[in-house]
Amino acid sequence: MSITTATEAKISARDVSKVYQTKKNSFQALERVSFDVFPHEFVSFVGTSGCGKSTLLRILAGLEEASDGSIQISGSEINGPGADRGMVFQSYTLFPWLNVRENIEFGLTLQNMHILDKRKISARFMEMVSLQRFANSFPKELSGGMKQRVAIARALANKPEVLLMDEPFGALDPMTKGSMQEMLLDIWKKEKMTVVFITHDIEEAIFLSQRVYVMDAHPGRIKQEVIIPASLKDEGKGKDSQEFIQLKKQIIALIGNHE
Ligand SMILES: Nc1ncnc2c1ncn2[C@@H]1O[C@H](COP(=O)(O)OP(=O)(O)OP(=O)(O)O)[C@@H](O)[C@H]1O
Repeated sequence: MSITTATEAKISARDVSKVYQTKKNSFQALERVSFDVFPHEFVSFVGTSGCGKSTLLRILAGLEEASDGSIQISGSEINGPGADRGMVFQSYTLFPWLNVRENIEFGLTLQNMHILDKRKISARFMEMVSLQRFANSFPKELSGGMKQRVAIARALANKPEVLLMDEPFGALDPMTKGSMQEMLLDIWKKEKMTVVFITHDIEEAIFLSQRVYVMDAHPGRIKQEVIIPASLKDEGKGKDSQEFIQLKKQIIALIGNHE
């Protein structure tokens, strides 16, 4: 590992392995996974079910410990969850007893932030995810897409340097999913956070990311890094462009036609 790379990268993973111990067996979920994510990058991990994507993200979040290897964020070894990382999961994890504004302000309330400052931040993020009119609504009154918009706003309100997203749009219908992807890209361009995104939707990974890591299963490891050319994001070039379709085919072939 070059020292220069480790200090420049926002996230630097080296030879990360994870073995789950069950009563009778041990199961190797990740084997010597190494990668870097640079500041303000949008990087996705794709692969078949069970290749260890969620395990990797949970390790990055500090919710799970690696069995071996090292993961540094901004040059410091991960030691549990931290305010430098925000998370958005597939399942809606809003607090049902709090309204939209209170959900978004949750982390700020824990920091004892002054109410006027909290209101300013929540107003900004509610606007960013177009939920101003729903400030006083409760999660049960919202659609799936709206709940995920609250979850994204809540994660961003804490100003994390790294946003970790585990299939955040996996449960949404295709139309909602498409508009959420556009919204996330707009936010990413404005906020410039580093994003690590897990999905098994290859189209989604290509559309959103600058780089895609294709994973292999049993044990989970990185098979190949695919760089998404910036030209693919040019105005007017969508998911139907030849370039996009070619890349999609390339990634499907790498995964091994399991998708
Ligand atoms: N707590 C655990 N104990 C034992 N095995 C586990 C545990 N968590 C995950 N695994 C196993 O580790 C492997 C990787 O799981 P993981 O959830 O990370 O995969 P994934 O790529 O995110 O899958 P999916 O796309 O289906 O969510 C799977 O085979 C799973 O059964």
